[in-house]
Amino acid sequence: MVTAELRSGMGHVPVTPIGPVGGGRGGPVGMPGVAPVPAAAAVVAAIVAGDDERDPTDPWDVAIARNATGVLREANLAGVLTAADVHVADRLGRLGGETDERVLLAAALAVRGVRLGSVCLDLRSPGEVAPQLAWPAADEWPAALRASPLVGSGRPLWLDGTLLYLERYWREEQQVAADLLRREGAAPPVVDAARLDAAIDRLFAPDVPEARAAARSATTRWTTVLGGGPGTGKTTTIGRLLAVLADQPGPPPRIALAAPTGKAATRLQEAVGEVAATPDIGFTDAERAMLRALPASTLHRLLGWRPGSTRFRHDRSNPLPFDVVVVDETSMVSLTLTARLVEALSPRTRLVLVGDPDQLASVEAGSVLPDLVAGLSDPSSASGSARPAPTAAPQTAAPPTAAPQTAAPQTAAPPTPETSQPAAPVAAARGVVLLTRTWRFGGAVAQLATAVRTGDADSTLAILRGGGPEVSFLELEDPTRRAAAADPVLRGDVVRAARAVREAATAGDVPTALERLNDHRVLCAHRSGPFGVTGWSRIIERWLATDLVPAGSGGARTAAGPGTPWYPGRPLLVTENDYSLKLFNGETGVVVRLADGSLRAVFTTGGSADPAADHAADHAAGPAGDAGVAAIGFAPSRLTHVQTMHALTVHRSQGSQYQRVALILPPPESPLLTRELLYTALTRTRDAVRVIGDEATVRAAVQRRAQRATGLAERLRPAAG
Ligand SMILES: Nc1ncnc2c1ncn2[C@@H]1O[C@H](COP(=O)(O)OP(=O)(O)OP(=O)(O)O)[C@@H](O)[C@H]1O
Repeated sequence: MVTAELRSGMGHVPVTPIGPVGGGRGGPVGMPGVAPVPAAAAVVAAIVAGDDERDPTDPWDVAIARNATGVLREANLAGVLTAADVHVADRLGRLGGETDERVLLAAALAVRGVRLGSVCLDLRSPGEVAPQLAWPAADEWPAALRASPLVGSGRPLWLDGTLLYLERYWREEQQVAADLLRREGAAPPVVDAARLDAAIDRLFAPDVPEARAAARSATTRWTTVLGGGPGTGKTTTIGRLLAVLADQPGPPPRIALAAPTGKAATRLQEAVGEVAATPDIGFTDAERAMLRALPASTLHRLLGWRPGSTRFRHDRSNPLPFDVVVVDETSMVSLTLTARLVEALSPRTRLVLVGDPDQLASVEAGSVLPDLVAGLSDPSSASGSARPAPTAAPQTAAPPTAAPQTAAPQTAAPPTPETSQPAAPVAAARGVVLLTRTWRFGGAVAQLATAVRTGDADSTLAILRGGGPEVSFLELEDPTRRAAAADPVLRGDVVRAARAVREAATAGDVPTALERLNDHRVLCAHRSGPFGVTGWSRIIERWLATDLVPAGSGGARTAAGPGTPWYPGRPLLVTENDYSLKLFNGETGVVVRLADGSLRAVFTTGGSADPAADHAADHAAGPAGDAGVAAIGFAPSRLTHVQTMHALTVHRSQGSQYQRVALILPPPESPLLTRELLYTALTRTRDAVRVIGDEATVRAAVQRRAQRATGLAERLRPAAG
């Protein structure tokens, strides 16, 4: 009963990690009195939090929990807890007969934690979010919780040492760890070792020991984690390791490629197709054909999403019919989706999880990829991991390397030698392999990303200020970044890219319109506010209305679009899942005019493991690329949850890459500003990035880690197994 209430309550709790931490809304708050919140500071904090309409001094403010008392009220007024957090705790207390304020506070903080991406609340460090509050003493809090009717088996809360979980998340974390440890403990796959060695030698040069280790691990283990930054060869390694696997005796393996978003799935399919076409890799013709033919789908499609259900068609009793499942962009996969994935694997299905552990974590709760890297890496192991890997989050930083083509190691380990000498054989202890060498980026962007990732603010600023075609820094002290609206470089980039999209869309050239959509992207940390997506969308609309007037368009307003919602070249963002159309939140597309004069909103599909599932769209657009990735088109009237996309949040840009990126940094006090956010934004670019901000913001971003409380890494450590 109580659990059901909790679940239904949780259903209304937003999970987008936006919200003040650190008591951002007001001055010091002490018990028992509450200091008044200075209005101006509160409004600035509210703007920073991404919601400029909210004023905590307003008696009707929905953010204020009217019925809250005591420490819950103080935490609410301090901006630590939302009204929803307090409401869930209050409800639980009533249903479970609990009145102890310490327990209710812990429950509300656990709800808050999930809202901000944590899986649990670490009772040892609650004061980090608001040191000014009088937190319960660390030694008495767990005891109070253990004695509570809300905590324990079959109850809404679960206490594990000093980690307090909402029961559902504890169950999921426990299940993921148990499934992975069970797979690790099972008899390994039967492998023809001689063929394995020969295939690795045929497909991998001797100077890529980590990639060779990944192929060996993917063949000889049930679970492999392949991590690395952009351009470190993850996709190339996927293509090669699949060929190594397929070279083993027996029938060809049934392979599934998947990613958390449609966009990422599309990119994966295209990239594997490109790997198949790379002439200097020693693939056989059959291997090239196999790789080219592999479809990629979203994880939801792979698992068999069912309308109105939180369960998938494939689960423990109906496992996925594949021999290998490869998941790309795993950093975006939440704990809940990981739980659904691993339970849907048969014990005889190999799993390869690929991604960049330094990127922003999933929007929903969990930090699964970094947790797997931390928990499954065993630096003390005799065989050693591919590189000594982090032992705890946050990961240990090392200074960036001076070698322009080489990313610094992600740990304090010595840099991988940048030579073509055969390196010492690398064994992937417990299946974790981290790729370190950067192949794609020439120089400044890779150096910048490395400096950020390793927490080196001085180097970050030096590279930003260094000039050159790849990296530029528009330094604006004004925290609203309004002066950027007069930046001719940014305006030129935006208008040029929009023009290319518009021309292709007007000519009915669907593949080109979709491709040009990725020429340039303005990225913001926040959704709303002057330095957020909404503010920048308005600025860009004005630019386009003035600068983008094709001959015979009938006027600037029509050409730019605000006057007519549907016009060729209008960039689109899907804002809610539409299951009937199989269009999902975050997917991007563009309006095109087809040869018959009709308008279509086109999107690249995330493919489907089940071709029959792709029934809803008119496949009006045909293939969009060499890899055969399809574009789907809809009559505009069928779309209900789309908006014009002139700018995107960094969170939404995950899994995508653009030729050029402009990043509008928020002020330094923004709670969204973290090293992971900056790193993720910078690594969205292929060619060049323009950063708009100031020194204080860059320093704040580089130094602040996005911390998520989870217990998964601990559960996977050898002692835990
Ligand atoms: N061992 C290698 N030798 C030479 N070139 C390589 C090697 N591995 C990768 N590359 C090249 O480096 C580039 C980036 O590789 P790849 O796309 O596989 O990286 P990635 O880690 O998947 O990048 P992203 O995460 O950005 O998609 C490609 O052009 C690829 O051909």
